[in-house]
Amino acid sequence: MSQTPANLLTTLRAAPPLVQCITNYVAMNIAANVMVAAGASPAMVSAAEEAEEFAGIAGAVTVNIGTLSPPFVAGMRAAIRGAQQAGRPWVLDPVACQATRYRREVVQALVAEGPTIIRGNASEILSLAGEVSQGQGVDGRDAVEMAEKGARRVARSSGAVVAVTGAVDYVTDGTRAVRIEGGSPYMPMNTALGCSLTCLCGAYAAVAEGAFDAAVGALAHFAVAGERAQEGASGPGSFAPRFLDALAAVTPEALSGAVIHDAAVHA
Ligand SMILES: Nc1ncnc2c1ncn2[C@@H]1O[C@H](COP(=O)(O)OP(=O)(O)OP(=O)(O)O)[C@@H](O)[C@H]1O
Ligand SMILES: Cc1ncsc1CCO
Ligand SMILES: [Mg+2]
Repeated sequence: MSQTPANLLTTLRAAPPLVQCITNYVAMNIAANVMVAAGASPAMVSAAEEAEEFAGIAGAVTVNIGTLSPPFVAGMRAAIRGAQQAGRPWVLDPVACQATRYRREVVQALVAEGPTIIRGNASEILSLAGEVSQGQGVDGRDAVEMAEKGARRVARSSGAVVAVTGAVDYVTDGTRAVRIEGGSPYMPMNTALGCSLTCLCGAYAAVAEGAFDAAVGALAHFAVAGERAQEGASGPGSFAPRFLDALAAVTPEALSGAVIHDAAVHA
């Protein structure tokens, strides 16, 4: 039985899950505010000395390679170990993984650990799938449709649910897929909203029975809030506070109105 975004948001708000977010320096504050507004309890805990222990008390772990360095990688590995031991979900954000050999190698090793959900822009997912990526640093430069086939392949080979975000988002576990409409063109003009969404995928995964429903729930929450925040915004700056307000104001009833279509799955 699938759990709708509305069901999951009700559960989330009733008991905000603790999510251990190992994210980049750019995203830390933005993502923490997004999480609290949406109804989760984030903790940006990444030191290798405590990350494994902390993961034992968290509902989910999220790891993001945006400002990668060896200490971050050690913290990620420790947190993933902790999540695996506790039987908790963990989410991977492969930021700019197409850009350098270091990122490609680290991300490959992390994918081999079996993430529950991988969330990235189309350029990152194309790179993970071994295809040509037009990504420019952390910015996606490919259309989501171009990455759909690669996303299904990555899902099947890794066992993760793969969420590709952009103008219309795509979520697949390799055998089924949906597209989610909504959001706002001001979202990619607000840096680290994708990173924040990865953290929110962790929050939904903490309360959901299945990873597919969790990813759809988090993306639907962003899609509905983004569309609402755009009303009255005159640019990316005025959009940002409206988006936080909208994340908090979105009700389960409003999430029932998210535009989610089943997508045909071929090879
Ligand atoms: N053109 C667009 N129209 C509507 N929504 C969009 C558009 N582009 C991105 N979004 C939304 O913005 C959110 C972040 O996705 P995006 O693909 O920009 O992440 P990202 O590239 O990883 O971001 P970052 O690295 O800055 O954190 C998602 O909810 C996505 O649906
Ligand atoms: C701008 C930037 N640089 C490294 S991570 C990050 C946040 C968006 O991914
Ligand atoms: Mg990103």
